[in-house]
Amino acid sequence: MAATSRGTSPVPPDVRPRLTVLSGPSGVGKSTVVAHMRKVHPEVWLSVSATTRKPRPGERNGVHYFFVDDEEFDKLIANGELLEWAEFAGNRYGTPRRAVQERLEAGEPVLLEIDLQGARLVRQSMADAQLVFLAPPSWEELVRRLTGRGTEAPEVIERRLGAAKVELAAESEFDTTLVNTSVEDVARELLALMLEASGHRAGGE
Ligand SMILES: Nc1ncnc2c1ncn2[C@@H]1O[C@H](COP(=O)(O)OP(=O)(O)OP(=O)(O)O)[C@@H](O)[C@H]1O
Ligand SMILES: Nc1nc2c(ncn2[C@@H]2O[C@H](COP(=O)(O)O)[C@@H](O)[C@H]2O)c(=O)[nH]1
Repeated sequence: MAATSRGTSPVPPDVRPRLTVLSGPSGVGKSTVVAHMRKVHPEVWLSVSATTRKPRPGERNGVHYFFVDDEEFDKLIANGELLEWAEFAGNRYGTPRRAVQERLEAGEPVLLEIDLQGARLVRQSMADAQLVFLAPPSWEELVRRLTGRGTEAPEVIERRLGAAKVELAAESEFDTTLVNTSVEDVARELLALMLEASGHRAGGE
């Protein structure tokens, strides 16, 4: 699997980078926050997951996800190619191991945007990972965002909201919570956390 973005790390090579996990309920705005952060700081590397989910309109293979079928996903698991994987709302998602290892070995910070189950697995295998929870301003706003996105059928939305209740109840397992009221503010705070975890102060935008 090819890495899809390269760039200059904001962290000097003498500093040991840490892996940061961003989790939170479906529809809270994880992808929106990460996209904004990478627009401002294109050098921040985000792992591209493999998934058995079908692409949404506008999603591109190798950019948003590696879209694979069940058989290919089984092979990724069997060959030990996934750092972690989980089933979420009827589909499977996993983090390709090699690209993450290469980035960490190259001295670059790594960002994973994954679900609660994946965050727990990462914590088990990488004790120094930094876990960041993205919370909605309210339950009503979460429902509004997930529904308003218009990408899922009503029964899938119900399934994701069911998972959201479990994810919200697990907030205390995370090192830090950011409330997604403003995409710009949260993106800035997330970058600062990533840099602080690597022993550096964040610069301005
Ligand atoms: N701070 C915000 N204020 C208002 N709307 C927002 C905010 N952040 C994100 N949104 C909107 O909420 C919707 C869901 O956002 P997004 O797809 O980024 O969520 P997600 O957490 O990545 O979801 P999933 O886990 O299902 O992939 C989008 O329509 C997005 O534009
Ligand atoms: N455990 C993992 N979860 C992942 C991974 N990639 C994405 N996700 C999470 O899945 C849900 C649903 O995503 P969607 O794109 O279908 O809306 C969301 O919470 C993602 O963060 C992964 O590699 N591992």
